[in-house]
Amino acid sequence: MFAVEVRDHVMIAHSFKGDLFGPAQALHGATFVVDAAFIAKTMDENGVVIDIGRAHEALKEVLGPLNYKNLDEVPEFKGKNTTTEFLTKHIHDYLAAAARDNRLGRQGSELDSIRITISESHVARAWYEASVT
Ligand SMILES: Nc1nc2c(c(=O)[nH]1)N=C([C@H](O)[C@H](O)COP(=O)(O)OP(=O)(O)OP(=O)(O)O)CN2
Repeated sequence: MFAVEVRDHVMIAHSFKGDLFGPAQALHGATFVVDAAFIAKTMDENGVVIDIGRAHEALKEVLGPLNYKNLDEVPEFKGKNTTTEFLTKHIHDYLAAAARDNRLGRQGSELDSIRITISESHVARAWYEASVT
């Protein structure tokens, strides 16, 4: 498999419901480093998996509406714990839809999968990988 990975970051605040989360039940902030890997069995006729510029733009598009937000107040996330895992899937679903709509400079059907990795601190990260279709 070939892969191209682009990176951005997002600054958010949120709180969690559930005793599991201990002190993180209170409102707290985080800066998440987000890596989006576009994975394909083949390169295209230009010798690329995907155009890095378009991939980076798409990542910025999905992170933009979350930046500097309290995720507890984002209507789409109402009633959800916006954990690192949850956010990996949110970002994946947006980028997979963009790929299916051929907005990333390559037919979505030519990509195998997209993997989103979020590093939530220097000690922990989570990822979600799934096909584009
Ligand atoms: N599986 C997950 N576990 C936790 C997440 C998460 O997104 N996925 N998030 C948090 C908190 O948001 C925060 O990142 C860490 O909070 P904290 O209470 O400091 O977390 P720890 O469990 O790592 O550490 P302790 O200090 O030992 O409680 C928490 N968990």
